[in-house]
Amino acid sequence: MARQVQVNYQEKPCYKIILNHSFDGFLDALEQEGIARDRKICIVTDTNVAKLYLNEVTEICKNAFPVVEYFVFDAGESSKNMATVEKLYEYLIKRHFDRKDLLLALGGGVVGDLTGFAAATYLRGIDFIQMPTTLLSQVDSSIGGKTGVDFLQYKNMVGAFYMPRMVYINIHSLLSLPNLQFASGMGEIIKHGLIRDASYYQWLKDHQAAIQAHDEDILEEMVYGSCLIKKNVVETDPKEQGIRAYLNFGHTIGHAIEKMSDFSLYHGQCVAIGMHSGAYLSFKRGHITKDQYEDILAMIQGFDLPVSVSDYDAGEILANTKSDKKMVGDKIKFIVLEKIGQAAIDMTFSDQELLEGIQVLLTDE
Ligand SMILES: NC(=O)c1ccc[n+]([C@@H]2O[C@H](COP(=O)([O-])OP(=O)(O)OC[C@H]3O[C@@H](n4cnc5c(N)ncnc54)[C@H](O)[C@@H]3O)[C@@H](O)[C@H]2O)c1
Ligand SMILES: O=C(O)C(=O)C[C@@H](O)[C@H](O)[C@H](O)COP(=O)(O)O
Ligand SMILES: [Zn+2]
Repeated sequence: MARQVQVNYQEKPCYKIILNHSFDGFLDALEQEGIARDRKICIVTDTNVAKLYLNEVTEICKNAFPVVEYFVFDAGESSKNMATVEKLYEYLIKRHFDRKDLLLALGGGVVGDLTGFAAATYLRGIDFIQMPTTLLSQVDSSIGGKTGVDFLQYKNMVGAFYMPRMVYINIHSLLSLPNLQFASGMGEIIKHGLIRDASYYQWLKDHQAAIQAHDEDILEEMVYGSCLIKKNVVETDPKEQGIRAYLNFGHTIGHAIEKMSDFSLYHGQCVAIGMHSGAYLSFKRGHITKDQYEDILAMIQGFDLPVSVSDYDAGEILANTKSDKKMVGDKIKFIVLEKIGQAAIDMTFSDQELLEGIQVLLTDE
């Protein structure tokens, strides 16, 4: 096995992130972690991932578990809702899954968030394992136990903090990702550098060509680096009472745009657009220089991510931002950069300032 990262929860060892280059080491990883196999397992995945990896993972599981079931739902953010969760509950009930059985989330952040939420709530909680297959899910969504679904078009409105038993990463699965999905993951990765680790941010810059050529060793190095940053943040503040909110850099406005695009823009793309506003407002507040602001824009664009939107109204973006769940009274909990590698929470932005931060995103095309 290539690398492992221990993640603590409330100061106690909780689960490991195991990095590998195939699905083959999964059974050894179960053994190593003492995860019982004398129980039913249900692989939860989406239609795209099912075509690519469901057979292989099912065959591996059949070598260990007495019963292997699978539940497949339509790929995409529009499935991340209670209707899909209800279908999964029904599927599990019909197959007599009980509290000692296990769910395996095989897929991207949508599969992981939804399966984790179902695991947290089915029979008041059953075990689940994250097997993330997108770049975004390997570095961000599978770690830290934020599970949930969208509700009435509000992002992640219903959910639970619920920890997986293990995160098993197959770096090789990144090679089948469409380019735009790879870029989407880079949005969260650039975020990790910006909010927490300037040297990691610099490393990304220095290795851009190898990352974009999908060199597997470099991808492993990058995923490992991002996992360490996310682990550090969620261990320090597991339930977002303080610094975990830094992980929301770019998300305050990003979530509004994601919703307004009717999910035609991917999560990481919207985070990239939101980070543009965040970087601009950090510059306007005098935290970072104009050169640094422009450097961040170039970095985002260099990894094939957007920094602007067309056909949107600034007032509407602000209204949607303010209807997100991260409001404290009438103030937005906005994340700024104090410098590259250090974020801060700022609740002093006026609507006028926020509108200025949104205006820089709008193009006429
Ligand atoms: N819980 C958290 O902490 C957290 C963090 C970040 C994002 N999120 C959530 O994660 C979601 C986004 O996750 P995502 O970007 O992984 O999206 P996703 O799960 O929709 O996956 C993106 C697309 O890639 C396909 N896919 C997955 N793996 C593939 C592979 N190896 N090869 C080819 N295609 C593959 C999927 O079928 C899907 O079409 C959003 O809902 C976001 O809100 C949650
Ligand atoms: O783990 C976290 O905490 C994050 O905020 C990570 C984000 O990248 C992620 O998009 C998360 O789902 C956002 O959560 P939300 O509670 O702000 O909706
Ligand atoms: Zn995110």
